[in-house]
Amino acid sequence: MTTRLIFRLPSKYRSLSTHARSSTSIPATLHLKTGQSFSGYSFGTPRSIFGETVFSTSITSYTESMTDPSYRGQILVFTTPLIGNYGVPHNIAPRDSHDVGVVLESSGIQCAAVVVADVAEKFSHYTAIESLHTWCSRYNVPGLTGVDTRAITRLLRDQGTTLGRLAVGDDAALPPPKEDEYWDPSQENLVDQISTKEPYVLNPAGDVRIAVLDFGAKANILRALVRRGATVTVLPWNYDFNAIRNGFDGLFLTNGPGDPQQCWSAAHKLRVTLDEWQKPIFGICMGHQIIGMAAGLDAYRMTFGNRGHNQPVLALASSRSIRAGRVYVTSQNHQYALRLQEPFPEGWEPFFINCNDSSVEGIKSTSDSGRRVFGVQFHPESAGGPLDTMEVLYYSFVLPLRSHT
Ligand SMILES: NC(=O)CC[C@H](N)C(=O)O
Repeated sequence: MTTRLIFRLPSKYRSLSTHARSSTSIPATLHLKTGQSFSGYSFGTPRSIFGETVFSTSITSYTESMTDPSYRGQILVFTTPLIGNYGVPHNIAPRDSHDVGVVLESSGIQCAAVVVADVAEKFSHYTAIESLHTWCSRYNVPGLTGVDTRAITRLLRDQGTTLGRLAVGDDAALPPPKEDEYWDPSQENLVDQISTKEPYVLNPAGDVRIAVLDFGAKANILRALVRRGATVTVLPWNYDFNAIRNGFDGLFLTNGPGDPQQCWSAAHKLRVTLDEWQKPIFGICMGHQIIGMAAGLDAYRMTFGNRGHNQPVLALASSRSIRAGRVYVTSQNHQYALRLQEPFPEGWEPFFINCNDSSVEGIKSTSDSGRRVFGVQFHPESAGGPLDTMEVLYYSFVLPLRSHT
């Protein structure tokens, strides 16, 4: 029988919390499938949900993380203790030629819930229009505050990403769910839920034509391509790109939520593209995993994944803006990775490796393969996160498109 541990912040700390002054002092408890519970207070919508409990070490950019479609189905624990202090901006982008519609990473909150040590009721920023609490309420997203996020993080780091239940209000007093009642988002094709249903075009007047397979694209990926002058055609994740590929100068595969195995059919189609089409291809995160699977690499589930804006990666190969032997600090949000194997499939080489856990952070086609294909596990488009690898998108993808036309 599992012993259920209940963690509660000592009341002297709770009274220091800005949330203690909040009008919402509804009880809430995070139950983990592994038998631990963390009790605090609800903010946002007081509603109970299931999800996969993950932690992010980002110090800032909670608005970008929460609107990143790759967090779909996840209960996001922030290790930074004070979250919400700069509020939430208005999310409709000004209308201009580079408009992808939104300021943040998608039109609304994507994660299932957030857990913060101390939610800031008072916020201050020149772009802020509302508090984290109000924003979560508008999107029907529950939050938990007044808990020791260091303890939750240490647990998740040791036992790995764990299924959870955020029980709010009267539910918080109920016994935790039975093991088989926990919902496991990795069993669902989350990409299919979030990907565009119909193709659409951004910046039709661009000088190069990029097809984007949308696995749950962060808006900043589309912005980064449009701002570099490309016409971007966004396609559903499982679109038959091979049937229309002659109309494009390059193919881009985006980030996306869940287990990449759920999208094996996209990897299968990409294998045909790789065999028959020599134009530049680039993938980020889920897109990188799909490219790796098409190249013959195995994608596996990591213990706790990498989520944060401070992940160091070592370049193993040089490519234009990237120098082999240099370390770049990157933005990341993933649970799965490509397995480093010896030898690498013919025509492919590792591009980057993670300095903390040696996981594969990038792959590229070899210079003698006749292809120009790159995949990176991190987010070079960096919203949020450091700009160290921003130019890899331009120099390794958009610029070669121009020399091909
Ligand atoms: N950000 C992403 O694209 C994440 C990819 C994949 N869902 C993973 O967790 O590994």
